[in-house]
Amino acid sequence: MRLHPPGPLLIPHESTEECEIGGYTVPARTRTVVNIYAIARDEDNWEDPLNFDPDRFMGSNIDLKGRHFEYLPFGSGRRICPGLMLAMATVQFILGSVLHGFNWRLPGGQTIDDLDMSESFGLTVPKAVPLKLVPSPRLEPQIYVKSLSP
Ligand code: HEM
Repeated sequence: MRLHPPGPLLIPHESTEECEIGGYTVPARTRTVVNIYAIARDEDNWEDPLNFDPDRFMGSNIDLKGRHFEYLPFGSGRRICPGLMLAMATVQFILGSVLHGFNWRLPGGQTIDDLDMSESFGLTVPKAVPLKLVPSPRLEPQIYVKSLSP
């Protein structure tokens, strides 16, 4: 959500009154587009910003609920994404399920250094090169059959 936010830009907003941001005067009724992708990769905000290191959040009070402006994958304020809780529950549930059910490896002897993490830009930022993985079951076979039967 920090390095690869699904939406790189927030929905355009309009300032209700004149204000100053980072030394710039923003007049009233100005359309603003917040580039959360750039903010989350700015080394003024993050140490070693391009390094994927989930541990950086351990012991930190930074969360994605719109209170910390260096990390806004769901926006902030009155127009913050109303699907935040559903989205996070769904992502964590799906990720937890596939990790619990399967071991995953890269095909053809690839290593993690061979992964191309570049993105194709647009309204959302999908991976430019689709991720290909080989799953293998890590649970007893009957567990998969049981969870599929009605
Ligand atoms: C990982 C998944 C999601 C991400 C990263 C995400 C991100 C965002 C962002 C960045 C905004 C714009 C906030 C702003 O401009 O300040 C937004 C708005 C919105 N999102 Fe999401 N969203 C996700 C999932 C969902 C889901 C699951 C729903 C509904 C079930 C949803 C419904 C909405 C709606 C209705 C708005 C417009 C809110 C408004 O303008 O008042 N989103 N979302």
